[in-house]
Amino acid sequence: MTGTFSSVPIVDFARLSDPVTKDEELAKLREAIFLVGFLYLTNTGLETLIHHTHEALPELFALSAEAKEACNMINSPSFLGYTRLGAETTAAQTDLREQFDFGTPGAKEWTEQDPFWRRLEGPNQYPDYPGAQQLVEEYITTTDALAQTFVRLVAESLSLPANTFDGFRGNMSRLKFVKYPPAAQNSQGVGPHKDSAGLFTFLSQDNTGGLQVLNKNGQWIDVPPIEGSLVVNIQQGFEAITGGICAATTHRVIAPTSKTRYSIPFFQAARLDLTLDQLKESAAHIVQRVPTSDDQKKRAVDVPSEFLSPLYSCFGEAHLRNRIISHPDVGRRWYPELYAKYSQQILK
Ligand SMILES: O=C(O)CCC(=O)C(=O)O
Ligand SMILES: [Fe+2]
Repeated sequence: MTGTFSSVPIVDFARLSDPVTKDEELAKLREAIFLVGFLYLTNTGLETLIHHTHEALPELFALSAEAKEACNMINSPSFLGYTRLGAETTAAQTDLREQFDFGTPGAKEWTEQDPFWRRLEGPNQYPDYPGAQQLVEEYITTTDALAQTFVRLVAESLSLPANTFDGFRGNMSRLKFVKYPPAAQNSQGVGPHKDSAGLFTFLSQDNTGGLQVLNKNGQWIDVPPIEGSLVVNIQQGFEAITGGICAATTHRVIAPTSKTRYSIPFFQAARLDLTLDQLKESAAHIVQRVPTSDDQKKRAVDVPSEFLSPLYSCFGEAHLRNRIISHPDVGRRWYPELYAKYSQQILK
């Protein structure tokens, strides 16, 4: 194993599911998890659903401004709904994209008796587009099932029992439909970031390109589209749960210049109520049981992550802070005191 990577590896889900090829493919998965934090997952069986969903996106985004504004995220304390171009911030710069955010349906209604961060889970706002709700629900259900199987395979690839991470799963995963319009060369589609609260992200990109990941030498590596694949990456939630031995990787999207780019990221949820103490205890346990090189163990000691910051009481609060900073208009409307507090804090 070398120190860093110059391309994103491909892992074949069908081979992971076949007893004859499973061990060979698990070894590839393990290397991708440790070395890159990103991989292409091919042959997932979701190709048709992904294709149909991409087909719907141009029309969905072509709805009138009024129709889109009717489900604006500003209406939602759960940060669900439509975000127009220029209303989102990453790495202190405005992103050039518009998007719809959805969550796993069925969230329990928040009341004053619940912890404040529980309000992150709430009802969807669907655009007035035929079949939108059905499409979103099918996409979320299907991808959630794949994600669950995938996390078990990751555990096995780390020589852990398959159910090791089952107890860390959260209630509401998030799905986004994203549109990046053409822009001047080298514009920020979305700025450098790590995905936040969840376990893994499963991203379907169209054939435009523009996604890049940062390697340990500080080079941006292209993640060119592979038809039908999902680009899977580690989120900061999973990084924290594994004590940093499975690290989240920084990535960004360079805005397209001559055509519109569409993408569909799905963020698998982690438990919001996990406290820092519980997290440290379980992470220490996991780190101890995963056979890794000394170098990887060293990384495990010191993880710079919002989700390991003593500033936040639990995962839920760290995630809420992340949403408030990314969507400041929504944050100011629903959480004015928290907005004032979090926007002052500098994360180390
Ligand atoms: O659109 C993409 O390809 C990636 C988007 C992304 O990284 C994100 O929304 O977290
Ligand atoms: Fe991301």
